[in-house]
Amino acid sequence: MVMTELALSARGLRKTFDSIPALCDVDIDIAAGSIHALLGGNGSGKSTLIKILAGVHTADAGALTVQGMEIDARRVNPSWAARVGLRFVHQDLGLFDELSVAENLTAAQEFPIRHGRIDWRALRNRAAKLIERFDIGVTPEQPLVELSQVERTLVAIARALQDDELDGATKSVLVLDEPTSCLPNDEASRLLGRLSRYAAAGHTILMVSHRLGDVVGVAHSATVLRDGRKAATLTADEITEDRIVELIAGGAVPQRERRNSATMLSTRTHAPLLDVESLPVASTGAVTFSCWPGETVGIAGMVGSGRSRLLRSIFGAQVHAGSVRIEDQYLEAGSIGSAIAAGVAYVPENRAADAAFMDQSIQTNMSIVGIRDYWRGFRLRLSLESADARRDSERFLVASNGCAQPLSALSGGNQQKVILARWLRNAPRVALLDEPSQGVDVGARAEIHQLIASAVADGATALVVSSDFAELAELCDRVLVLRAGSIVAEVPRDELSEHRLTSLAASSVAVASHA
Ligand SMILES: Nc1ncnc2c1ncn2[C@@H]1O[C@H](COP(=O)(O)OP(=O)(O)OP(=O)(O)O)[C@@H](O)[C@H]1O
Repeated sequence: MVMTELALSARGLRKTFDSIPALCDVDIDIAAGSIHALLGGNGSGKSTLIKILAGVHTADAGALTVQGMEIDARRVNPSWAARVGLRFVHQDLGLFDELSVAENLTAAQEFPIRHGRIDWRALRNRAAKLIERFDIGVTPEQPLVELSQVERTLVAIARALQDDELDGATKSVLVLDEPTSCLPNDEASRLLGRLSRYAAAGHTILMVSHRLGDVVGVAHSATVLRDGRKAATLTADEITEDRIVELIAGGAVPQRERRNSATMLSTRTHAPLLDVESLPVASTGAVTFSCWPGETVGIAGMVGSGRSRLLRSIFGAQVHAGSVRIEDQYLEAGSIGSAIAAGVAYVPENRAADAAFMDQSIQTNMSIVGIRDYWRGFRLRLSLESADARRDSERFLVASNGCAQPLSALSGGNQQKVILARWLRNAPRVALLDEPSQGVDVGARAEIHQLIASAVADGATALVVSSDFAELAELCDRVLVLRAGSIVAEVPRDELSEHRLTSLAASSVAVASHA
């Protein structure tokens, strides 16, 4: 029998928070030079496991061996993790937009000094070597803002692995938290191709992902967690989407019935619900379009196309020229109050930073926008507020130990669901949704799609930004393609496909202007 060398092996990892188990006796083995996927529904324990490896959370029990170095899991700390070659790249990448690629690569290190000054030539040479080794396809001088999302991720990976790569002796165990979550599928494939090459060169990769399609065909093995326990370990041939969904969700995920074009066109017998005119969303260009009640309109664009700024501007979170009208009422530019009063709801992309009150309870986070509804005279009707929070926790599949729990005690995906519930529970007229299913598990994604569909069936308009173009093709009645601040195409439902949206959003060739 061939013995595979293990880069990482954990036994009996256990962690409880306030006597509630988050990880129960989890074992995991990862072969050196392989890609291992860590999968599971929201709240299943993935981040807890990774934070134990990083020494951010202290385990209650367990043993860990990384590259032959053994330790009691309760004693792992960040410097031990760094010493044994554990390297972490988080979802927010931690890069500096205003600095060059070379400066970003050096940010965590000491800058080379010559004659008392920064040795820029040495800095550039080192960066050029890393760019070549990691095949990033940029120049050391390029400012980070010019890079695509994949290139940024590769810079973050190269920064994390640079010492091991350049000294050639050590190989790392790279831990990636949802590396493809903001990427359109073709860019995700490009990144995954690179990861396979890094693994073939000897690095070991542990990757958390909710995008199951990304894992299939790339991961050599996978661990699926459910409710803090290991549900299964899968090897290459066993890693199929159906099998993973079965393990995570305990069965098939319901598909939304697609409406046909005839139904969608009938919505246009009404006046438009949302009219956007000459709204600037990037340094060049401006957008003009209308949305009708009862339709879901997608916005497909690459990072930097203006897709998120478009939603922020409509909501009044960004001052703008141009006009936004809901039926016959013009919204005040830069006034969130005016948008909320007109029935606009906004779920931002960066929900943890822009929308979550981490120290407040689930209940407060849900009711904060409509808190006036719970006052009768001078009394806050707490029992009604908590009954509604319980109902919506169930509807939105929030896994928690009661609605009084602070948001900070929930897993990332469950925090997302609370913010979505805050806005979708109040029957908005216009729902602006930036990456609505980012970070949520496969079951919740289907549920969120259903909730959007039912708000739209009640006469709302949903405007959805997603970097997952397959999601747009599945969810939307039509999609506006945004490039460099201008709408360059409008794709009707019958012509929607991930491939078509990708080629339109990425193309540098002029395409017909939308009507
Ligand atoms: N700081 C904390 N305090 C209390 N409970 C916590 C804390 N962090 C996590 N938990 C709980 O531990 C469990 C596992 O959470 P974890 O964040 O590991 O899940 P996850 O699999 O990473 O989920 P997601 O896919 O949503 O990111 C959840 O029940 C969560 O509520």
